[in-house]
Amino acid sequence: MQKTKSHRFCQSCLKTISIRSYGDCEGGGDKGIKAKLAKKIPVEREKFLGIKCLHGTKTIAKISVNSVIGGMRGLPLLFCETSSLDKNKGIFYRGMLLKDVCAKLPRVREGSQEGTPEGVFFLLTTGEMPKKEEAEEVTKEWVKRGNVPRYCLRMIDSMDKRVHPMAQLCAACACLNAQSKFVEAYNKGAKRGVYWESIYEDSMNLCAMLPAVAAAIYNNVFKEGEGSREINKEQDWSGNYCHMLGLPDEDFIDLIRLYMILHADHESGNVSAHACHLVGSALSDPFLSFSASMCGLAGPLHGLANQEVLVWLTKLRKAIGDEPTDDELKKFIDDTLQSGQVVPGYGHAVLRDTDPRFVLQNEFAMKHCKDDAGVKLVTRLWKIIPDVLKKLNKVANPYPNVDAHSGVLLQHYCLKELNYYTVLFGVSRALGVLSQLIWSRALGAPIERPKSFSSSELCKYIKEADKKDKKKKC
Ligand SMILES: CC(=O)SCCNC(=O)CCNC(=O)[C@H](O)C(C)(C)COP(=O)(O)OP(=O)(O)OC[C@H]1O[C@@H](n2cnc3c(N)ncnc32)[C@H](O)[C@@H]1OP(=O)(O)O
Ligand SMILES: O=C([O-])CC(=O)C(=O)O
Repeated sequence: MQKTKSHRFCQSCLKTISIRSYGDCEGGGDKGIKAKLAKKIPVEREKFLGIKCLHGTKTIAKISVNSVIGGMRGLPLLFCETSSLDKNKGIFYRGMLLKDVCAKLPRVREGSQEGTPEGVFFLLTTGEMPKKEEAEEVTKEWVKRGNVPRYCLRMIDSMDKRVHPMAQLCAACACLNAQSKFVEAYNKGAKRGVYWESIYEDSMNLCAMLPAVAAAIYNNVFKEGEGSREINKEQDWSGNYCHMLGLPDEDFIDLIRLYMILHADHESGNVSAHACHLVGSALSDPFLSFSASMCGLAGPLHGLANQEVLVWLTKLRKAIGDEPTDDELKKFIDDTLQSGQVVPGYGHAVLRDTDPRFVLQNEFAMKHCKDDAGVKLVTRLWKIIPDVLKKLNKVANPYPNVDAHSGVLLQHYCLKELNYYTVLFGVSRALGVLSQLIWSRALGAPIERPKSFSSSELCKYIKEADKKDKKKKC
């Protein structure tokens, strides 16, 4: 492989490309994804190395002082194969608008109006929309791999109920690393070129086990430890999760399918995805990397905002009732802002319009429960809050994000416990961040380690820049 049509590689890249990358893709019943990955990875790896080798020193953006002290917002710094966010159109999974993903995913379950999250995992990892049998194959594989080891369940059972469900999820996922195939392979001296294979195995196992882990947390904290932990092979991933939560209503299962599809991936710069990538870049296994991701998702400016929205709506309804006037709503919003709080569920670091994930949830609500008081309120607020936020003259995006809607739908179907909501988000987010992790190892992404500096060092950079500007003007 001395050269391709467009690339001529240096010796070091050639050596990396030539490392064996086809794994043992037979057996295990999951030929679909793994075999596809084994074919795609060498091609993508060659492309990736070609970019690095031939264009690595080219500049694509300038770094401003604001970027350094402002959370790097807007800086094109990260790589992400699985999805890409357009500030107006929202998220694209593998180049496909989310709305189209929802429409095109195969309907696997009889009577279901939604595709399956298993299908989304296939799409995100392989880059191809699955055929019905391919999506079904992932479901079967996850049913097979879904039983949680006893030691992990014992640890969950030992948790004090006061430990937030998200903290429990982080702990449970971290302790699953005793199962890691990647750790085993690494300790046996596996070569970098094959890391992705065991990362893939761990990711499949973790996805498969998450419903039982998440349901055990729910049942322990809210249902005195009742509820099943058995995976039923007649159910899909979402069906099993809902049955274990004790909420087997078919419409609710469809809502959860949709929820899991919508929350799965949002490119790689958001806190949960970036945390997973960062920790994974040190070659921590997928269980630890995902646990770190969940620690990030648990923050109120990120995933926990869906809990915050419900807290806020509950206060609102208590203060001004279920059918307040527009003026009462505006005053309540103003009071929130006056007290120094943000309006949860509104605004976004990248999006500049209503989040399509909000719209898709609202469409589900209009089909299934348009008369629900919470749904009506959220739909009305969508028309009122943006104008109030615009008046602040500082909010970059005054429109609702994904978190503004999910809670009222969950309430409608009797999943009432607000501080559990981010766990649902986390189960879904696994699909995206673990797909990303497989690709990070497949492409040999290096350890992440940006340079940092103190404020006095930053001032030196600023002086240098000022000097250069003066010279230019002269
Ligand atoms: C799945 C997700 O993670 S989606 C996001 C979930 N989070 C929320 O819904 C929490 C509410 N929203 C927010 O706090 C913010 O909009 C964020 C964190 C999502 C984005 O933050 P940023 O990129 O800094 O937003 P932006 O550039 O618009 O911030 C500018 C100012 O507007 C304020 N602002 C932004 N959104 C809001 C809001 N919803 N309510 C009130 N003020 C807001 C910011 O606090 C900031 O104020 P400051 O200059 O006094 O510090
Ligand atoms: O993209 C972001 O920063 C936050 C978000 O909406 C997500 O992670 O789903």
